[in-house]
Amino acid sequence: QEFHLQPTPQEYQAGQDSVMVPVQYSLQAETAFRETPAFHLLNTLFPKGEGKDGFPVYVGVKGDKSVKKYVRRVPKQAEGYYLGIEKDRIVIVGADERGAYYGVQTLAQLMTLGKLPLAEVTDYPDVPYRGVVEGFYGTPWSHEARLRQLEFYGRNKMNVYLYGPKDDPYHSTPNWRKPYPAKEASQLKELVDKANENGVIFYWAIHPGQDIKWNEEDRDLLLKKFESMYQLGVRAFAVFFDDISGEGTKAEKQAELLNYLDDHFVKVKGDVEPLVMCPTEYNKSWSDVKGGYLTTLGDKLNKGIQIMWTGNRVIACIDKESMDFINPLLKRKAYIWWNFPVSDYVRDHLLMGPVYGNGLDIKDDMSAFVSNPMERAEASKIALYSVADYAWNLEKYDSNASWKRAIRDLMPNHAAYLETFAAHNSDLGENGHGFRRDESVALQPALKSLLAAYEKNGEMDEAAYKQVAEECDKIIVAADRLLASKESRELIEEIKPWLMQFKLIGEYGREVLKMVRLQKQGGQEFVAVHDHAQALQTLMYEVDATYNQNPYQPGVKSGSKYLLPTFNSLFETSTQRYNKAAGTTLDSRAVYMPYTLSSNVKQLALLPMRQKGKGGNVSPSNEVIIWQAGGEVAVAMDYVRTLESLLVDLGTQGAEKNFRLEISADGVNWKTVDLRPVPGRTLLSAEVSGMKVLKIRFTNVSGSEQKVYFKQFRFVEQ
Ligand SMILES: CCCC(=O)N[C@H]1/C(=N/OC(=O)Nc2ccccc2)O[C@H](CO)[C@@H](O)[C@@H]1O
Repeated sequence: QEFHLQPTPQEYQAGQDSVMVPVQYSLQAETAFRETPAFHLLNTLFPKGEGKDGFPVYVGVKGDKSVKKYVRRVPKQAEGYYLGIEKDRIVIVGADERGAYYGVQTLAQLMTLGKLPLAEVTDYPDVPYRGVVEGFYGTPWSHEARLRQLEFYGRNKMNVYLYGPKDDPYHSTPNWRKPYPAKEASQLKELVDKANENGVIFYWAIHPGQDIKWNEEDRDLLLKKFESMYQLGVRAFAVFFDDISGEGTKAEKQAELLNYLDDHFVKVKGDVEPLVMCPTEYNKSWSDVKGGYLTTLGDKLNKGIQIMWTGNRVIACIDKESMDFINPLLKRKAYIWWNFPVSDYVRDHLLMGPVYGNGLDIKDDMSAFVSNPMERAEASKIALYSVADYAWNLEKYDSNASWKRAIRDLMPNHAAYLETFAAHNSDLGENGHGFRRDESVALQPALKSLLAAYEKNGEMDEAAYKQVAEECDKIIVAADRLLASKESRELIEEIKPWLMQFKLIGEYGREVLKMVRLQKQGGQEFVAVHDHAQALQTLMYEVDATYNQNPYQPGVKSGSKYLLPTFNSLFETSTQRYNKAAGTTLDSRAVYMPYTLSSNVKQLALLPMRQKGKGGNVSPSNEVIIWQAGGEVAVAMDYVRTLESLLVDLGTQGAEKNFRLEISADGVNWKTVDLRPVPGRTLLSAEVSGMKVLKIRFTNVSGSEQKVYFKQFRFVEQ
């Protein structure tokens, strides 16, 4: 595929000619240049390093004598550079030091071509600050993952990394006042050094708002913490006031604190970047303009202080209208915190799709565009690559082309397989923020027409059938090749459960397509294929119930927007039609459900049984249940399982006197389990940990009708 510089440069002119890639270079630069990250990178590019007979490389920044001749070619924008490759020399001139570093990064990419095109690159970033805020809930990135991220940012010309993991106790309440322990401190120092080597500004963020007192003591403690971070080499600071309540949310107080830090720390030090702050009202849907929070910040915060903004909602794409709303209120260009590909609110999904939906006409409206990524660092790189591409050159940004390049950059030797995987693992599923992404884009038309033709009038859209069948084969191969890959093991380990699920979906799809074919022919073989498809449903359920069992959105979802739902519909319809024709009673439930509810209490009999994580719950009812004497509700397992816990809530005190809970490991012998009321609540907890269970039974043994609520009936397996 044709060569493309990353991020897409503002101007790139290359002739037909080229020169051999020099094996040695001779440096023409001011001596001070040798202390810069640009030099250290340059020095790694030539196999034989530096030598007086090497290929001349003129490099420096505007004002350096060594590059005086080229100064007119250098863009005026900060971090801009001119890179010229001529027959007998290479010239790199930065508008500033980071610009020179970026010129060397571009040279590094050109040198991978095998020969150097005679070219001129005149380049600069559209958005001043571009990068990543590690600001998600969940497991913070590991030290090694962060080191790899910083190298990635350097290569992609991202100049900002904000350290702000919500679950780091020294970043947030309760220990924001305390200095880091020795180990963490030395790791942070290593990160700062790594960031500097890669031209990345390392911001250390503090999240004090939940318990900060607006007094001198806390203000000085915060200053002291900043000082201790400064001693570790941190030269850029942020204060986050998001997701808090109470005293800490006051705009005047927040502004006063930030201005104090600006005047007594940033301005005093002289070598610290402008402060960044995250407001409590950080998106339009949560803001109350008349309340004056935002205008207070806009009016009172020292001009140089940056103010973060996520757009119209917590999770939202950024467009011109969003910027026209916020900038006048803040009286400065908002510092965009883009909540993608963060997935801490949809933890069972991976967001591997293209970065799209942000305006291409807002390059002059933002002071920054930083991405809040997934807790899976390597998997986030697909989106981060394109965020870098977008923020550097908005007008030339092409989301799909960038997505393909991002995948090739991440796994050069398995790009086709990773692209197959990423294409079907991009949507978030239903979520509280209502933010959705496209998925299975290339296959959608075939999935839709195959389903429509078959469901409506039992027709077979042969072309669609063929395309879907081929995709199933590609899915199975892609999953195997990625699972077995020697390349990018850190990435594979992060996404392994999803790769396992993805393969099962490919196999399931293959069997379901056979079922559709056989149902139309009416062959007996339908039964065997149906049973194989059901076995795969069971395996998919097991993966979903075994891996990634976090307390929020447990499990492993893949192809959840179109691929799996289509296969499930085809499974159900073909089975129902086969049963009708053959008079059989094959189970046509597609979504594997290991638990079956039954009850002789009318209002409970039809309540849906949900599998959630490694357990099940009966969907609550919010009406009053008339529970006849002796009435019971039962749950049957598909096979003997081991219980961890069981909770029942009938919304009435003393229910444990009128109802009896029993467990059976064989469906014949029953054992009563005592129900313990949770103090102060109507919730009843059963001591079932470690008990083998095939069936659960819950009966009204009071001898009379009971009126109760059915608020919760949930059990968790070990
Ligand atoms: C300037 C953005 C601040 C932000 O996005 N904060 C968190 C954030 N906050 O969003 C919320 O919806 N927070 C919230 C909602 C209800 C009650 C309390 C907090 O969303 C992200 C995605 O889940 C998290 O990763 C962030 O840490």
